[in-house]
Amino acid sequence: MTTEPLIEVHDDAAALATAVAGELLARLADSQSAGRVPAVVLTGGSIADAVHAEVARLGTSGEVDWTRVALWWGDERFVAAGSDDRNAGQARAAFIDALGVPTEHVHEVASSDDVDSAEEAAERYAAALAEHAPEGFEVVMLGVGPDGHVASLFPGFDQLDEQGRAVVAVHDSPKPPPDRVTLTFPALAQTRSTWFLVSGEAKADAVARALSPTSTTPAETPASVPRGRVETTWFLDRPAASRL
Ligand SMILES: O=C(O)[C@H](O)[C@@H](O)[C@H](O)[C@H](O)COP(=O)(O)O
Repeated sequence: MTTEPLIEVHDDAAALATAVAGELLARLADSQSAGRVPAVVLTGGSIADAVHAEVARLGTSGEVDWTRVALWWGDERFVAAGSDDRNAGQARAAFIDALGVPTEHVHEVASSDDVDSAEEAAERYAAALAEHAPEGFEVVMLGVGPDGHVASLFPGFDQLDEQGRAVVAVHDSPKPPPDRVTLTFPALAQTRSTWFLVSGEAKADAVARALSPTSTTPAETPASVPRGRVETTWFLDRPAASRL
């Protein structure tokens, strides 16, 4: 089942972040009530930062049992473990450590301190996914670049065509840093919900293209591809929605 995308427009990035954090907490609580340990795929970037700060602020209410949540990343920058560029470091500092998600449920991509290449990090991550998330995810969150990229799936790159592997390496990324590890489209599709988080006028064209898939191609606008099995929602602020 691939449902049509829903669109939720908020006044600004702050309102968007509060709304997404609130919906995430409600979803995690519902999933736990149904007996699941929800697996969430986090994204990197500035809007993710704002969402994480709101998760930290709202997440102490007791609604969610943080010992029964699993965290993954849609992509990671292949850099040293302590680098400020790490998406995992960003999320740890923002909310993971404060809310007490157990280390064994925080599935970070290996850093350049752990393995020799982004390829090796990708293989390890694929093995971890197969072992710990065989049923897929509750929610996949994705930021979108002005060029229409999601995770580290960039326009025109070969990784867009990957059908077999769940995780691959990326080199020469147009967004720095150049070496990255990303989930592929088939892996991103293993989710109940896909939530796009997009803020700012610079993304307005990419959003308009992605939401009009007959006028673009996956190679031009990777963000036009991901869909949740049950739900796909675009959380936008007004500037990002301005060309819809
Ligand atoms: O690691 C990364 O760089 C990302 O995961 C990337 O896909 C990001 O989510 C978008 O580029 C949006 O980032 P902004 O919100 O900063 O524009």
